[in-house]
Amino acid sequence: MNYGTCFPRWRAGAPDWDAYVRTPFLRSLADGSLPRHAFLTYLAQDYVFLIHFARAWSLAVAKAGSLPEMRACSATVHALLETETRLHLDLCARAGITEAELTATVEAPQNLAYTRYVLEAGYSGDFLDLLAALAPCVLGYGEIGARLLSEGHDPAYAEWIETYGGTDYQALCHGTAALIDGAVASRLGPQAPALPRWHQLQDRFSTATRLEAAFWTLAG
Ligand SMILES: Cc1ncc(C[n+]2csc(CCO)c2C)c(N)n1
Repeated sequence: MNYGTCFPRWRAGAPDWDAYVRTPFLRSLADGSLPRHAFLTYLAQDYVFLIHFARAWSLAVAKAGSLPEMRACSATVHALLETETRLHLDLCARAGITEAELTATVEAPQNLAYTRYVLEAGYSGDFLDLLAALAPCVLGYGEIGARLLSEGHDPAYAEWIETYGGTDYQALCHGTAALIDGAVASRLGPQAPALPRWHQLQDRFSTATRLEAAFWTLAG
C-alpha cells in the first residue's frame, strides 16, 4: 500500500513491519476463528489506547507549524473521538460491556509502553518526531484494512475490517500521508532522506512499529 512517499521508505526500513501487519491475530480475525473473548480483550485495551492517541494527535495540533497542518491533525482528533471510539463502544455494548467498564480497563504493559512512547516523542521532540511515531498506527491499520477487505473475510469481524478498509478511513490515511510528506518537505527540504535527521525519524517509526507488533500479543 503506497500512502505518500515518506511512509513507503520508513516502512521498508522498519524490521518489524510484517510482524505488525501479518499476525496470527489478524489471520484469525479475517477467517472468523478469533475467539470472541480475545477480540473483546483487544477492544477494551484499544479503547484506552485510542484515548491516549487522541491526546497525542491533540499535541500534534499544538506542535504544528501552520493552519493547514493544524486542521489535518485536528481532523484525526475528530475521527478518533467521534468515529473510532464509537465503533469500540458499539461493539462492546453489543457484548454487554458498558462504557464505565471500558473506561475502567487496566492498561496492559504493551499498551502503556506504546502510548507513552508516542506521547514522549511529542513532548521531547518536535512535530516531525511526533508524526513519525504516529504514522505506523494510522497507516498500518489502513494497510491491514485494505488488504483484509480485498482478500475476502468471514462476516464475524466484518465491521472492524470494513471500518479500516472502507473509503472514509482510506481517505484519512491518504490525508495523513500528505500531511507527513508536506511536513518533512517544508522542514527538511528535498534531500530529506540523506540527512541525519531522517534516521532519527526512521528510528521513531521503527520503534512505534515494534510496539504495534507487541500490542497484538496482549489479547493472547
Ligand atoms: C493498537 C492500534 N493501533 C492503531 C489503531 C488505529 N488507529 C489508532 S489512532 C488512529 C487515527 C484515527 O482514526 C487509528 C486509525 C488502533 N485502533 N489500535
